[in-house]
Amino acid sequence: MISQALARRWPAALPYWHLARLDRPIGSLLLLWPTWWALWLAAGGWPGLHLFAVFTLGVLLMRAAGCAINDFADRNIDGQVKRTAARPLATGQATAKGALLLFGGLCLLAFLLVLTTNRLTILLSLPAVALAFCYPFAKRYTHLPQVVLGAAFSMGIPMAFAAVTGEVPALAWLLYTANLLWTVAYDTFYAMVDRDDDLKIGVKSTAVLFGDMDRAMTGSLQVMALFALLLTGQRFELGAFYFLGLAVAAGLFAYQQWLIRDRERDACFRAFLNNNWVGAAVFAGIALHYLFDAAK
Ligand SMILES: CC(C)=CCC/C(C)=C/CC/C(C)=C/CC/C(C)=C/CC/C(C)=C/CC/C(C)=C/CC/C(C)=C/CC/C(C)=C/COP(=O)(O)OP(=O)(O)O
Ligand SMILES: O=C(O)c1ccc(O)cc1
Repeated sequence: MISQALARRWPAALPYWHLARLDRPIGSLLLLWPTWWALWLAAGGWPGLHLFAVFTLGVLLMRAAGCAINDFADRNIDGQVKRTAARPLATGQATAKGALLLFGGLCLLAFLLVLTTNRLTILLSLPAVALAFCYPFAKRYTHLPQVVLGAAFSMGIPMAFAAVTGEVPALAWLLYTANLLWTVAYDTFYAMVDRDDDLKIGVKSTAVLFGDMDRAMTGSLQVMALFALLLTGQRFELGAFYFLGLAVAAGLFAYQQWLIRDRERDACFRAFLNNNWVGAAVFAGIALHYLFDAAK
């Protein structure tokens, strides 16, 4: 809908809208859920309108920035892969300079948001922006770009604790670890879709590294993520709603393993997308706990 309005009123902006992948919200959702988990855990419930708005907008801006720099880094290879051949930088509808300006502009806006919080949160935004910048280049040098993505996608967690409480407790790093493990699992599903193309063009990923151990490895990562989330719940003294949320997440993980059983492209992509519900289930568990259980 917004794409159509842009196409009519401001056609020159449309390639940049697509470059920021604002038409595909899945990445924003996958970044949003753990950031909200952390905001609620740090605040013991609703974190207040100011921090809620800063972190929600920050997620949208930073995911868009991450997409712009990702496509900038891949501008000479996206054209060789069917799935990405129509991307605005691969077709020439957007320029490399435009992509860099978009990345810089979005980061600047995100930085203005973070300036309304406190010193520690502002300091943590530095490694966050560095990770967002490095991630797309990592796939040239290491088979573990998914770990870099996991580290970037988990930065909302220490930042949320810092913004709410002024410090980052050890438990925030436990949640960070849980989220990193989960991210590596679902981004491996995402990379399994492209594995054959990536092998041809020399792009590295955990899907390539794990090879036919992919199902065992993603399954183990999911079990470890669940275990870290269990520990987190225990340490935060969360109640039945939270553990019910984790049970739903475990069921969804089992369903994802079933989906990828034949390593079929579409099914791997569906398994990746299904993780939105994992994030939502854990968030529902946390939010319901503070709404009902903790109030008792
Ligand atoms: C001009 C300039 C740069 C100045 C700014 C300097 C500066 C310090 C800026 C700080 C900006 C920041 C981080 C502000 C924080 C704002 C707030 C409050 C944010 C909320 C907290 C939060 C969620 C923080 C984390 C932000 C981060 C690090 C997000 C990561 C984004 C990211 C890496 C996205 C990548 C997504 C993509 C494209 C994945 C797909 O990749 P790939 O598998 O290769 O895909 P494909 O094959 O499809 O190409
Ligand atoms: O932002 C995205 O589109 C995205 C995020 C995480 C992934 O694992 C893959 C893609």
